[in-house]
Amino acid sequence: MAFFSKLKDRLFKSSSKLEEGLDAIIEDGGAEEVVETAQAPDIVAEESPVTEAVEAAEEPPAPEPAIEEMPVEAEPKPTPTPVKTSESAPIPTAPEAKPAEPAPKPGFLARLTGRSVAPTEVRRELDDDLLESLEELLIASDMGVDTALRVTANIAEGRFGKKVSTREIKELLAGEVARVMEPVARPMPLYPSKPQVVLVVGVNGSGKTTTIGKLASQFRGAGKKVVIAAGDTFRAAAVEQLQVWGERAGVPVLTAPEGSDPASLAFDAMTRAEADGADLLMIDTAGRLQNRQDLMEELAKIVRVIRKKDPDAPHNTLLVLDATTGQNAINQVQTFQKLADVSGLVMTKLDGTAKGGILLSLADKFGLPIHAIGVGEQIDDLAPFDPEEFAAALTGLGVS
Ligand SMILES: Nc1nc2c(ncn2[C@@H]2O[C@H](COP(=O)(O)OP(=O)(O)OP(=O)(O)O)[C@@H](O)[C@H]2O)c(=O)[nH]1
Repeated sequence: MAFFSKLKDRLFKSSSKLEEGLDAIIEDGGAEEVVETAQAPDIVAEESPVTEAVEAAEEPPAPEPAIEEMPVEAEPKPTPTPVKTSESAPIPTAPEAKPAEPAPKPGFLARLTGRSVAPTEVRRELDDDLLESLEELLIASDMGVDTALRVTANIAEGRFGKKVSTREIKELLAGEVARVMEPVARPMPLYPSKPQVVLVVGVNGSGKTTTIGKLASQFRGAGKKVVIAAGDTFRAAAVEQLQVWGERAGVPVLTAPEGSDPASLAFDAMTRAEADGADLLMIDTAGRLQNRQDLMEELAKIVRVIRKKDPDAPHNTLLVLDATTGQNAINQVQTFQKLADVSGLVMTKLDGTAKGGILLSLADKFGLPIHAIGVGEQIDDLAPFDPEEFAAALTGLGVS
């Protein structure tokens, strides 16, 4: 199944509150009108002032010059279930053509008389009430107050008092979403350093282990020699889980006795990865709540020890965020950034939320690259982040 279909299927498995909300906003207070031919293209094509607002937002940190980028799956990957294999397809780098929105239903008169008359659609004046409802809807989708206000203001700019249809408001919103997300949609950079050390951090259950397995599989598929270090030395179950993922990905997993110092495992793993000529060393870490000071300090120690071996390491520090945690993700980024110099994000569980607005909030606030998104629990359920696909899926455009 092509990735866009998968994303829209899964992102909206729990039904899009945003899409439904947009429909309701226009229907509430709108009136059915005849669709003009060559109807209102100006409202979509018009240059939006959001560019300025977005450009004025915090610039994402410039990456070191990368020689390569994270591979996009080029060939089918081993998957735990045969069902998935038949479904998996190379991840498209560009969104596929989106199915056209169904034509508006015939109006009351046409239905009554059975005669074909001009198609109609519900349109509503873009006024203060509409904008207020839109703001509330965006905030409820976890977009955050500041981002919601800015996006709404940009949509209103130059259009106040004009009439808009549901489709137009969705297209305008999708345009704003894509514009905010465009600068952060960047694959994980690959560097010439051998081994390139990728430290993976995040709170408990955010999806670190699963993401490491998926990434290792993709990198291996792209011809990289990958080694994984099981840095969660506190839980035997965590090590076992990582070993299962290592087997699925066909990648060795280095472990240390339960209860041993994770910083020392990281150091040993670097020595071993170097000796083995590995391209990438991915270090899993124990899930830690950002309010547990001791665990957070331990993470800082892992980074210090890694740097003794290679002052440029870790070359990537990936913060794995669970998209279903909502606004708490903001707090997680702030805390992990202080301790571990986060270089990029992976957003997991986008298949399990109807509140994808948190990604906008994060992009707007931090400008950190989103390297990949998780849309399921299987090994091929990780994809590059595509802002236009995401915008279309979030707003319900092209979703039948
Ligand atoms: N639906 C869905 N589930 C996911 C995704 N990524 C991870 N999961 C699930 O989330 C749960 C936690 O994932 P883990 O990879 O164990 O998370 P972790 O961060 O390593 O957890 P700790 O070791 O407890 O810190 C597992 O049940 C995964 O299958 C995703 O993209 N979509």
